[in-house]
Amino acid sequence: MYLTKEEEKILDGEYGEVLRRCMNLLVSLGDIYGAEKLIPINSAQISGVSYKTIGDIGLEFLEDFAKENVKVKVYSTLNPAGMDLDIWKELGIDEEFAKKQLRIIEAFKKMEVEIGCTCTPYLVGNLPKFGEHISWAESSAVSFANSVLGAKTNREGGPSALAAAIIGKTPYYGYHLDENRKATHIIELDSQLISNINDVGESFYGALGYLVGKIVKNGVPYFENLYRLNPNNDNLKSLGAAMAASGGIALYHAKNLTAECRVKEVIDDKVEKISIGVDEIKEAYEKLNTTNEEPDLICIGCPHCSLMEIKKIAEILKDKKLDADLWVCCSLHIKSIADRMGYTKIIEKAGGKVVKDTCMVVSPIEDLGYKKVATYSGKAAVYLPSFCKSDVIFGDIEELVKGR
Ligand SMILES: C[C@@](O)(CCOP(=O)(O)O)CC(=O)O
Ligand code: SF4
Repeated sequence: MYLTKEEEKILDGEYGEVLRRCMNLLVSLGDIYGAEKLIPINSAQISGVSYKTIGDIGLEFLEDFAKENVKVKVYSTLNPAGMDLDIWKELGIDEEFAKKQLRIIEAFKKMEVEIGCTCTPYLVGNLPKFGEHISWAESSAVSFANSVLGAKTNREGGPSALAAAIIGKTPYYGYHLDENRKATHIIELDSQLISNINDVGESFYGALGYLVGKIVKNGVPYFENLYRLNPNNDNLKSLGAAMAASGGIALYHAKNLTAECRVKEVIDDKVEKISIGVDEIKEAYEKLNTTNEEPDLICIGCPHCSLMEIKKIAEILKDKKLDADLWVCCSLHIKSIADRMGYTKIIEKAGGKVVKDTCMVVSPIEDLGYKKVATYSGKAAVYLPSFCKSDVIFGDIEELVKGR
């Protein structure tokens, strides 16, 4: 891989051990994937924040970095942590866990990473432009940035996104190159599905994403007629998240909806066409539901909720009392507006909580006694059984939030 004189110096350790390690990681990745050089990035989104997922090894690694006074070079935001950083006690989080989680956050803060802790940074300030090179790790945010926004990122891991943030560069391979951004499969929803437009709720996009991720795996799907269902940005984030969870999809195109296919050809000839109908979707619901029992926790916000999603939940819950606990997960930024709009109060009156900085997957809900979790997120439905050892009830919000 070609390196500039300055990059060589960093790799030789002339600017210290932390920068050397970061450069070494980026160069190793570049060598593995055949990158010709490093390219500058405009932002980073760093995963591996929850103490539940990174443990003591991750904590020590981050503190080692932070104590060398190294700062990130580009605007960098953080993925959710293992708890709400303010109301963790109220959620029942163990003191020991909380202490270590707060040390992780402190280490990132010292490196000047924004400690907003959300998987939807694009809703709250980290909004890449079309064509911009970035280095993002959270798979649902990678999908949204690549697809809906037309930015360019590979699906990074926590360490490689942090290394890129510190160096301000990433190896030039994969989805940074236009030739790798063409569709590999065409997805067509059959006429019966399209005509059911009035029955399509939030969970439909999770189920569809789950299905397409299973079929397309690491490819790039092109949705031929999804636009006819008129999905909004929340639906697209849900779709992308589920495809990245059941498969490895980092980029999708959707006619009339996503950025790149509006301005250039994204389909080669001889691309395989897949038709999806009512039966396949029904089957996806069956697979994602692992129990017929009632939930002990309802969790909304995977990926983190937008204000409009919270508004809808508040409208449904007005003057109701919930039968199960409810977490509505979002960023600190969105929570502040939900508080001001009065949505948080309505949700709390019904017995729910608006929880920021974390989510049902990366917080230790299994230690809080929850065993059956209801969600309309296809991604959460895929991860809950493994990350949290919980059963899943998968459906639309109106069905999940029964209440009295
Ligand atoms: C499942 C996920 O959304 C959150 C957990 O990852 P982490 O703790 O941020 O590494 C990560 C991902 O999908 O990229
Ligand atoms: S809410 Fe979902 S997308 Fe966001 S961090 Fe948790 S698992 Fe990942």
